[in-house]
Amino acid sequence: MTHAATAGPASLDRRTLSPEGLVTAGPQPRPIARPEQRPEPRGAANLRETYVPREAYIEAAWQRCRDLYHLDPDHPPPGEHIGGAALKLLREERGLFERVGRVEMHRLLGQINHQVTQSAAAARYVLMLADASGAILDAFTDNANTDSARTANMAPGFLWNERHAGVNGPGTCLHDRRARVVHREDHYFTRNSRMTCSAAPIWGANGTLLGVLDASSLDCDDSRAAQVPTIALVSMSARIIEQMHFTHSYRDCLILRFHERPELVGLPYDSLLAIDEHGTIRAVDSTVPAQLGKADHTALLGRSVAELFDITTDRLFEHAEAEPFAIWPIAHGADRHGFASIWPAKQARPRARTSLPGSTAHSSNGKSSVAARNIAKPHRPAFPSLANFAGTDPVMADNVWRAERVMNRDINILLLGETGTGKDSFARAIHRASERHAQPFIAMSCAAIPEQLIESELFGYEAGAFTGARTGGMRGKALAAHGGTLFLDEIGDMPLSIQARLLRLLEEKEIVPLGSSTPIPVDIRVISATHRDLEALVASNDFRMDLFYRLNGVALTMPPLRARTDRAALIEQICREEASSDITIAPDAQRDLLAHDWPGNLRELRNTMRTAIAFAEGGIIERAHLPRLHSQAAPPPTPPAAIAAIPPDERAHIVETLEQHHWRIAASAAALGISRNTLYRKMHRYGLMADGT
Ligand SMILES: Nc1ncnc2c1ncn2[C@@H]1O[C@H](COP(=O)(O)OP(=O)(O)OP(=O)(O)O)[C@@H](O)[C@H]1O
Repeated sequence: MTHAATAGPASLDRRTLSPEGLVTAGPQPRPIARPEQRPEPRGAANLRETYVPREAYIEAAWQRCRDLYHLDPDHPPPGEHIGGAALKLLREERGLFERVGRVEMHRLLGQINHQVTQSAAAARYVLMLADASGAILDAFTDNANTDSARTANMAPGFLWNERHAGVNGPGTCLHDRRARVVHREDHYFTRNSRMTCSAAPIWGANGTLLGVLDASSLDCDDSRAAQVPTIALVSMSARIIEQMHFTHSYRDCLILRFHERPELVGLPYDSLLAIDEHGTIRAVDSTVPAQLGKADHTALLGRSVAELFDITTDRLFEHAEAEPFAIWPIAHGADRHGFASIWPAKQARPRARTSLPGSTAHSSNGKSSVAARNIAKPHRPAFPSLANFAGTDPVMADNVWRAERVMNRDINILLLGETGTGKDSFARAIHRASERHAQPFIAMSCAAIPEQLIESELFGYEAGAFTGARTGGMRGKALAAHGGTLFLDEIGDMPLSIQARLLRLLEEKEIVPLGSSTPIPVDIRVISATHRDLEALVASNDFRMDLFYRLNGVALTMPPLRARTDRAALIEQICREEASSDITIAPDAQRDLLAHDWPGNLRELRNTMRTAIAFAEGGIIERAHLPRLHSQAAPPPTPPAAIAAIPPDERAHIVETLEQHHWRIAASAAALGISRNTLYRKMHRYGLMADGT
């Protein structure tokens, strides 16, 4: 691995940026020269090699549309739709691709919208995921833009290849197999000449082109150069989809990840190989051939990993068993040094829930779970599986997979997600599944406790430490969690004044109770959770960056209920849990349940089902038993990382509810339809805490 052969976050060397077009390496042969043959500074060769003048690829695309497809710029044919049945089939076939793509698209739309609101000429973007033929599998935009997107044929089933849609982002990107910006008049059809598209190809394992990810604005006044941040975001998301698709597809193999720089192993910049139980390479991702100086994947498949790297197969398996995820040096050939880590094969799971349909691993590599069991057989304790908790949603399955791999290591877990997405429940499930399950799980909500008390609650105090302290002192939560897990909920509300002490606890594994000078060693795992945007809090100096990095050993984002693909199964499960006898959901009620936005997520779903079951007669939940779902338009989703705007009369409403329930927090929160933590937060905000904080 030579220097220029690898990528870093700043330069994204594999995807060289220019307003004229961003070029991804893909599986095209880009042999790596040895240093002595390549004297140019890092990046120079890449730039020369990949710089394509705008006119060249747009001109070439125009020529194809004119001479090959005989299209007339002013008389576009009607949009070509593949038909509902064909779309259904296509989505089933491309199941995994579409599901991982959808997850990433939700994230990307948020990012792009955020970026756009900062720009002078705010434009609405539509995100499209298409397969390799240009058929749209998914299209997302904000509600206000849905109709215009639909009118422009930016909807599932429409074909956006050049043959049907002329020169355009997804079509030209698929033809060129490179990331492309197609800006305004670059488009072939006159009707698209105010549109701008930024599209990046998505590569599957072993040189397969899975499809394309595109962000388009229908009405763009910005310059072509202004599209650079958008194409960078799209390309990064395309790479994230590639990696998710690869690790899901080869879940039964070991995944070897490598990069020249240790800090980039495990991030979207590294390269991935899938290795079976014999140490044979079964699959490589699009970046690997270039990294290893090969023309393409065929020179690598079926070879032993020991032939390519300075590591024996036995040693590799030792790494997988003894220190998965650890990063260690590795060399390929005499002068290519880098770093690698092994992600173990996923366990064969007892239920179909985590075997994602559409995964190519089981059908294409012909190996699957036998190999996985052999690889993954080492000493795992028979603790309850987290998978029981996860459901079949791919993001949740991925969260479980990651959590399982770090829960017994000295790595802190940070759970992110909107209110009610199950962060608290997931933290408890991780503890129950971990080696610490017989030790205490101690939870503390940083939002629920007045600032002055957090310190003593967490660290405890000596007898007589301050006025009002209990005689005999108090053991803090950190010490109470000794040997087990400390769950810090609403960590974003942790006062700055206490963050340094918490950092010390995490770094030195000891606490000094208030009023004492003697440190006490503690052995705890910390899981923290927040619905807030911690990075934004760091940026505004409300949260210490060093603490953020300490807590964020691995961050798992709990998907909102509206984005979960297993909503129907969750509805059934919660219904079963809440009902004392058999219960059925009528089809129109089921439709309402599936269509609802669920701003309160799982909590709201559980409350809704509980109420509906109470109303349901004859064991059938009818539409009329779900009045809140269809009598009012679904409220807009809560922004994931911020507290939603608070209506001006909310304080009065909260006070009134608290009064009605004699200031009992649980009852008031239930009446308001929010969590206790959320209620505490709001009480803080409105100055309603008992001590006036
Ligand atoms: N996997 C699950 N299946 C079914 N119900 C769940 C699941 N996870 C959580 N819930 C339910 O959802 C509700 C909210 O869960 P939880 O308190 O864990 O969410 P949270 O994200 O911590 O919320 P907050 O941020 O408001 O504190 C709980 O009543 C719990 O029963």
